[in-house]
Amino acid sequence: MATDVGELIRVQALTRRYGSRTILDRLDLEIAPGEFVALLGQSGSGKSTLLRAMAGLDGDVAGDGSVEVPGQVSVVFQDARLLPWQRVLDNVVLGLDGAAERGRESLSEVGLAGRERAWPNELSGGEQQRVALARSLVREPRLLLADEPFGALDALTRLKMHALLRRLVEQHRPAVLLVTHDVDEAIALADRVLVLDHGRIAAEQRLDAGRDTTEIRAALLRALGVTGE
Ligand SMILES: Nc1ncnc2c1ncn2[C@@H]1O[C@H](COP(=O)(O)OP(=O)(O)OP(=O)(O)O)[C@@H](O)[C@H]1O
Repeated sequence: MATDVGELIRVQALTRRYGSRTILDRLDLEIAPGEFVALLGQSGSGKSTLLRAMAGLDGDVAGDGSVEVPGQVSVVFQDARLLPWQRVLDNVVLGLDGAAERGRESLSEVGLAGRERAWPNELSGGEQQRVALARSLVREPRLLLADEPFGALDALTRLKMHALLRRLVEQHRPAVLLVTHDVDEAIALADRVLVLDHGRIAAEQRLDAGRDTTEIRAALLRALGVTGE
């Protein structure tokens, strides 16, 4: 696929420190338009730190480097973070003027047509995550950042959400950076899987058609320090 270099999402020499600890160490990362990238890494390796930096949500954390995203960025977290005093539709279109119709369409896309006037606490955890996805996608982001978005869901709901996310991404074509602990989730969803270690991208696997996912899985587990087979 020919890529217009001007449209790349580009992270360059990104460094983030907490006190004397360097969490991200001159990290470089490029994501092509519409590319789905999954990010693995041991607990504490800095995945959320990277995601927050890319979302512009890292406040006054020390560091330098640059993040370029040509366009809108949306973020989904492990918890849906809906406003409990706003109905579902109002949560989706919050801050967008005259977007009620688009909000309804988005809710329908995530399977929640008819629930527009429900309150968040009337929805299950999985349904609340669907609302969070609708809220993100109604803004037509160039980049969707997702930090363990299915981490709190049961296994069956998780699989359903994988199918939904795949469909939504095909329709809306945002680039995606998905942080996950789950190697199989990464392999199931991504075009490319990265492993973060010692503040850098330590390994990379492309899920090209025809590649044996058993080998990819083994390589990713090795990069994560999981051995013993
Ligand atoms: N506000 C903060 N102040 C000090 N240290 C922090 C802060 N936020 C994160 N850290 C530290 O930075 C390191 C990276 O944290 P981060 O949350 O990015 O890791 P992670 O890879 O997302 O971990 P997990 O998979 O467990 O969610 C951790 O050691 C964490 O303790």
